[in-house]
Amino acid sequence: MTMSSIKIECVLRENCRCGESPVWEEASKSLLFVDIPAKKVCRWDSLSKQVQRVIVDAPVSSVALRQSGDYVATVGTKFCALNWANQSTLVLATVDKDKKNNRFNDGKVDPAGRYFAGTMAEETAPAVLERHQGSLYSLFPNHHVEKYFDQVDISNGLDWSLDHKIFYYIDSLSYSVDAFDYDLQTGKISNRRSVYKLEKEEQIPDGMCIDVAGKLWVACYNGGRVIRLDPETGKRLQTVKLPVDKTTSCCFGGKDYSEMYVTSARDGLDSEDLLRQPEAGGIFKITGLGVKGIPPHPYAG
Ligand SMILES: O=C(O)[C@H](O)[C@@H](O)[C@H](O)[C@H](O)CO
Ligand SMILES: [Zn+2]
Repeated sequence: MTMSSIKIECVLRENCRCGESPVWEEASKSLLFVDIPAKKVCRWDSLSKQVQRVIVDAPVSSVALRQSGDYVATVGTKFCALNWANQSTLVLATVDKDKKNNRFNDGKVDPAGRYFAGTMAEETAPAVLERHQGSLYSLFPNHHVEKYFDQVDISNGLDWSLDHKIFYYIDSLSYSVDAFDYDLQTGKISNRRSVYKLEKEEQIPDGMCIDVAGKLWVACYNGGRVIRLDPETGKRLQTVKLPVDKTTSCCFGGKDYSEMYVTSARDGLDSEDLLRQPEAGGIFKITGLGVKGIPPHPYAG
């Protein structure tokens, strides 16, 4: 038996309406994340505990590091460069031009520096939206946009296997974690299959990340938990419950990527729910998991 002393702490009560896209930036020992409907990108300094916030002009659904410094983000239906010091964005590419009610949702950079992100119809309430309106895209380092497939409901969590040969992907309303064969050289995906179907109490699969053992961590929206999955056996290995129901995404960070950070949401909770979970919309840190993560890949363009 290994010693396990899991500790969960709300490190920042940000009251996010929909916190998402946690990303550890080692250079600044900070956690970046977004609050989608608040149109806000935040950077929480883990040493000073101070937060900096940049407001953009449309819902911002993901943020990522950039090789040349600064960040990239998905804003509305645009892939943008984000200049932190100037608090300004520059459009790199636009998608879904024929779908005025769409916006980007979750995004992450692949091991070759391509920025993957999918879209969805804007929600009228959490998980209430016109279905099959989304698509999955990636922004190549030369700013070319590749479209992979359409008919997506809520494009969400994504990550790559440690050998870069598999792309993992979640369309939330399929209640499934899927895998594709991945060609890192070309950025092409093929052979979609399901590696895990969520159980009823696990609710809606949302953001996801991989650990150094190649296992997947999935934040369960409305499930108040993150679950650890073995994509090879299709089995759930672990459940870690959090003190808020709307857990939205997770990433590893901190010393040697040994801590897990989890974002959460307040939207969709009524006043009674909020009394029972006052930290809803906060950022949580989980320590003592006994497994580490891997550094995020920066966008190469
Ligand atoms: O953050 C996201 O991925 C979506 O934008 C959110 O709105 C919720 O997670 C979704 O409603 C859950 O299904
Ligand atoms: Zn999400």
